[in-house]
Order: sequence, then C-alpha cells, then structure tokens
Amino acid sequence: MGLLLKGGRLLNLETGSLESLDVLVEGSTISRIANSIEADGHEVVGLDGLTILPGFIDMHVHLRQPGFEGKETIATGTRAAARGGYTKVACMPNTRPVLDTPEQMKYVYEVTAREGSCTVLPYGAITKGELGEELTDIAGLRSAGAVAITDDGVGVQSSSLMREAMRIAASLDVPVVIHSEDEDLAKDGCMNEGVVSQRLGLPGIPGLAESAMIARDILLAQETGAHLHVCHISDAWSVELVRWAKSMGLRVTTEVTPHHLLLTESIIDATDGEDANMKVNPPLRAERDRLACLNGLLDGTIDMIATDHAPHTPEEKQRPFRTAPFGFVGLEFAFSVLYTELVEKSGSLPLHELVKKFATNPAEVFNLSGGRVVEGGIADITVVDLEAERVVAPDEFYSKGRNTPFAGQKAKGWTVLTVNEGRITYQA
Ligand SMILES: NC(=O)N[C@@H](CC(=O)O)C(=O)O
Ligand SMILES: [Zn+2]
Repeated sequence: MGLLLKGGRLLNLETGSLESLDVLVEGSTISRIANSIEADGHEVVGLDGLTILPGFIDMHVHLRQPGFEGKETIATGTRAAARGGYTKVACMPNTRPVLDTPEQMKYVYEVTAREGSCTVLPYGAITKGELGEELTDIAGLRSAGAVAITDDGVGVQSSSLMREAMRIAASLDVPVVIHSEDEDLAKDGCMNEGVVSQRLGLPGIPGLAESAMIARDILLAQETGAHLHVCHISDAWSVELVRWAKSMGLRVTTEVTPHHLLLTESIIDATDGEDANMKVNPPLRAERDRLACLNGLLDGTIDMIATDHAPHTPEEKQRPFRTAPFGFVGLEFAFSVLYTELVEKSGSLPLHELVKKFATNPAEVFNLSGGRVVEGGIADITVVDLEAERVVAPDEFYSKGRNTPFAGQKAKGWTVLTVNEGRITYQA
C-alpha cells in the first residue's frame, strides 16, 4: 500500500513549468511519477490546484534542546518545520550543554527518532563549549553523524585555532560553517551601525565585523582546502567577498535569511528601537546591503535560503532593545513570505529558482538526500497552495517562539502537505 498524490502540478526544476503528474510513494521512496496512476488500493491524497515541490531543507535552525526547552524543543521545532514544508533541518549546537561531543550527536538523533516530525541533522561545535579555546573531536563528531561543524552564535576569534580546525575538517571532508563576527569590532552592539543606530543612540554592529571575518576565513579555506559555508550573510561587502571566492574556484558557499532579503534597519527606526522583536544577529542592515543580498541570491553567489529560526520566550523579547536576546523565528512562513515578495509581487525570481534555494541547493552543497522529486528518490515532498492568502499569525505557530517582525504580514504559498521519507508529517 502506497501513498498516491493525485491531480497536483509537479514543478519542473529545469524548465520551471508546472506539469500535471501523479506521484506514488511506496515505503520511503518515490516509486512512480506518471500522467495518471490508478488508485489501486493506495491511500489517495487529492491535490487539485496544488503544487508539488521537493521537501525544504533548512541548514540553520536553533532547536534549543538540550537546555533551553522553554524556548523550543526538538518536538516543537520539528513540528513547526513540517508545518513550514521542511523535511530536513540542521540544528545549531549553541545549546546547554553545547553539542560538542559524539554523545551529544547521539542524543539529538535519539530524541528526533522518538519525537521528531522531520529529519534533524545536528551540527557539532568547532570548539569545546563554543568557548573558542580548544578544538572538539571533529573526527568523532563526524562519525557520530555531525552534518558539519560550527560555533554558531559566536565567531571563532582565534585565527590559528580556525586554521587548525579547517585543516582537520578538510582532511575529513567536513564543511566548516561560520558565524562570522569579529567581537572586537561588534563590541556590545545591538543593531546595525549607521544612521539609525546614531539617531536612536543605540550601540552599533558594523557590517565590517562580518565581512572582515569572512575575508579571513576565505583565505584560510584557500590555504587548507576546506569547504567553507558562510552563515546568514547580511552585508554588501560580505556578498562581494563570497562572489570573488567563487570566481577563484574556492569551495565557498553561503546562505541568506528571509529577513535579510526583505527587511532593513528602517523598521527599527520606525518603531524608535522599542521592539526587540526586530533584534537579530547579524542585524537588519541598510537598503544597499539588502539589495546586495538579493542580487547575490539572483546571480548564484548565495546558494540557499536558511531561516536562522531562533526562538526566544515572549518575556525575553519584552526586555529593552539593548538587553533582549537576538533572534527571529522563521520556519513556518519563510517560503510564503519569499514566494509572495520575490516571485508573486516583484517577479525578481522564478518559482523554480526559489525552490532550488529552499531544497535542491542545500541538498547538493551538503551532500544530502532529497532536493528533487524524482523516481527512485527519497520521498521528501512538500505540497503548497500558491493561491490562498493568509497572514503570518504567531498565535497559530507550532513553534514555542513568537518572535518575528513578519507578524501580521499577508502572504500566499502556504504548505498544505509535507511528506518526510514517505510519512505524512503535516497536513493542513
Ligand atoms: N541569529 C540570532 O540572532 N540568534 C541566534 C544565534 C545565531 O544564529 O547567531 C540564537 O541562537 O538565538
Ligand atoms: Zn549565527
């Protein structure tokens, strides 16, 4: 007995056309794709007017377990992911304790097997406790299933330690994923350094705190041969550096968030710096940075979209802008807001190019299954309704986090069905 997705339109990732095709899932595999497949005792899901896409993959998610279960858990975060059309998420190691040992990798896999609603790929930390002092057992982390290594949440300040990490990572073919932030330049900033931070009298984080660190790490990647992946790129010069690295043939990839593509520091200006739901790291920047990110996405410099889903409690986000924690949630509406703004409204990106950034490219860059709906492939599938319009409604989130500046925004392109390895994980 299979699962038959009948009457939908399958997106052709090469041509961008929507083709009326039925998709049969048997076990965890897509067994057949054809014009019309007989029901034949299969469980049938009718998909008239709906669009079939590969399951989304988010390489930057904070699931907060262990240690910060008040913000999110593997159970709630993966339910939110499934609701947003994700079939795989990679979870960040800035938990308590930090995910810095093979045992911690095992822990994430075990909890996910019991309680997860999508595949979870844990990152292992680069340094013990993300303290930037001593390297972790990178080979041990890899054997225990770490998808890559990162100290996300903080930058690795020591250049010699990063050089050693990249040497080891290169020899093991483990990607090095960087939160690029020079702490000396970022100091105690809470928003982008510029005219708005000046007007509000808030301490700023210059774009240079990001780009200078990216420049260092590109050079280290060049020397060591490591695969460098730059997290949540946000600054115009950062995009330029990654573009240059790619033109030199280096193994450098990057991701951008929905908020850095669609928002700027102007929303903090408009609310006089009084709403910490607009506080994130890297900070929302100037319009020229936003446009540089958008252009980088369009010309292939930026490989993929990642949400940087970073849930915090409402109490934490009610604190003053200076002291509230950084971070936005994103899993449950990332595709919808980007589809609406970039595909529907401005037409700057065709649907199939957006879908590649959500599924195909992360799969290829990190060598994962999925990313395409093909016969014989893994049955990771997302079905969306491109017509229905709804608002981003934090009250309805499956995530424990409510912290998003997109609250109340109208969008189309909502997930109606998510299938992970042949199992329905979300159905509207
Ligand atoms: N992005 C954020 O603003 N916050 C993240 C850390 C991170 O991804 O750098 C978090 O863990 O809360
Ligand atoms: Zn980060």
